[in-house]
Amino acid sequence: MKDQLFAAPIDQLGDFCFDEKVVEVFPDMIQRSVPGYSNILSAIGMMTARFAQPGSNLYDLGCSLGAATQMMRRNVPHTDCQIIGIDNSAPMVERCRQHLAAYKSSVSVEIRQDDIQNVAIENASVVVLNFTLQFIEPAERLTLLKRIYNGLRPGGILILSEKFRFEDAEVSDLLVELHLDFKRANGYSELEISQKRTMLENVLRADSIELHKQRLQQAGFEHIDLWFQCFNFGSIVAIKDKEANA
Ligand SMILES: C[S@@+](CC[C@H](N)C(=O)[O-])C[C@H]1O[C@@H](n2cnc3c(N)ncnc32)[C@H](O)[C@@H]1O
Ligand SMILES: O=C(O)C(=O)C[C@]1(C(=O)O)C=C[C@@H](O)C=C1
Repeated sequence: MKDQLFAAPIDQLGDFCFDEKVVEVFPDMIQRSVPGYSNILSAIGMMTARFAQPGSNLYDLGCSLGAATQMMRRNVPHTDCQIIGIDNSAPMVERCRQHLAAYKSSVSVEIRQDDIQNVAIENASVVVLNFTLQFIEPAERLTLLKRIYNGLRPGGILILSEKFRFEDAEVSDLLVELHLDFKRANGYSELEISQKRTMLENVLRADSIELHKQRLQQAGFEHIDLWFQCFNFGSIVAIKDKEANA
């Protein structure tokens, strides 16, 4: 269904949240709002094929409707892996389970409704945070990344996709404007763009690429770099060294 949630004037612009209305239009919303979204999903599949270890867990943290979960399920080369998708939005989880049940697979998938800050991460070889960390309280982000690092097997990977902030005002203005052009080209009106922007202000707090890299290093990751960027959106890989203590 087409995202028209912000098309009419809204009296009181509250905070954006992942409620039933958003769930209904989410695939269209994210595709038309995030430049490079499909490329990132394809690459999550490719990286799963390379990094999934036999008998390990694969996590999709903030799985929404399971787009990344499905890519992982399609590409995981070992049937004894367990895929775990977690989201704290009840309507997302309900719809996600329906979507996944529509396809048969020999790999087991479990979708849990929980806060990703509370769930145990263990025996993992692939962890995905696809546009989710940006919604976590900034002061809590390092703790979560440390738990991910500790839950990964040596040689395991975290794929972290985010909206980024840029320190240089000139560059920031350019990349934000290009993102707005992308939304306009995808049919969003100025009103839709500005109302959603206001509603996201207190909820989505973007960090710079530099801050993300520093934080991942602090969390313990030995190998870190940006592998994709389109305007102010992108994705980082963080790998636990093969020789790291398990
Ligand atoms: C932008 S969406 C993620 C998109 C999805 N990963 C994909 O690839 O299509 C962010 C998701 O994170 C979830 N989320 C935000 N904070 C969370 C938390 N603390 N625990 C679990 N899920 C959370 C939201 O409910 C939402 O579904
Ligand atoms: O629309 C925007 O400007 C966004 O920031 C896109 C964004 C995201 O990055 O998560 C925000 C909320 C929706 O979940 C879909 C996409």
